[in-house]
Amino acid sequence: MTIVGVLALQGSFNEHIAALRRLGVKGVEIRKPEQLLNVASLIIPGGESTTMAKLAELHNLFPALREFVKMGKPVWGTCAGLIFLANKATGQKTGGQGLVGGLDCTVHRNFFGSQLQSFESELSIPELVSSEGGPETFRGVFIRAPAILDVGPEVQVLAHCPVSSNSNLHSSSSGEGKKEKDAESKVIVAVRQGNLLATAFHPELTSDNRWHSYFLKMAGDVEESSSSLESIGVNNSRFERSKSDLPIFI
Ligand SMILES: NC(=O)CC[C@H](N)C(=O)O
Repeated sequence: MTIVGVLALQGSFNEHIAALRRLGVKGVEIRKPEQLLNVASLIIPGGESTTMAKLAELHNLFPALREFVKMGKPVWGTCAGLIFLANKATGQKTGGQGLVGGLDCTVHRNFFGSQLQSFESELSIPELVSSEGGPETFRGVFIRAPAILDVGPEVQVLAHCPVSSNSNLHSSSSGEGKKEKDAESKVIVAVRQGNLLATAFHPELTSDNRWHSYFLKMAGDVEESSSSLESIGVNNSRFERSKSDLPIFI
């Protein structure tokens, strides 16, 4: 049985493990450096990246995580996990925070505002659309989410999210960044660089398994033939939730 490591310091690791289980894959909780030796791929969940970084330091996990990434092992970061993987983060708390790095991009923490500005959006993600049909979009759940401000040449952009140009987003960034954002009226919210995958939103909080399947396929854990929509458990069920149902990661 395929085993995927899920960093389990804080945040939505249980939800990732449940999503993997739905695909017949075992997710194991990773809390210590030596546990990384037992897994071939890793998910870094959403949560609160400053807290997660403090816990990672406490458990002396950073060197092992950086080594894992350097070895080219598949790693997927969601939300706070994306921040962990980025080479550069802005909007950090005073004193900054430890990053694993490896993903050639600049990420802006809390780009969309506070917990109250959390939202859901139908995202167009061509990589997830199957030739066999199925949903054209993916429902992105953004909770105090970051956005990716720029990417290096090796980085493939998988999804953008529209932003309204008159909104108060990105308030802590430089005026220049804001101008750029206004001009584009969309920001990058999902990327891939080789074996690194990052999403600013939370696929593990939906019943749509396509991102998990995509990661497993990328990690070579799922045969191409078993990735048809039926076998990967894609369903069209949409979920509705109120903002008060959203997990609080701050
Ligand atoms: N949903 C999330 O993972 C939120 C990330 C959080 N805003 C942070 O900066 O760490």
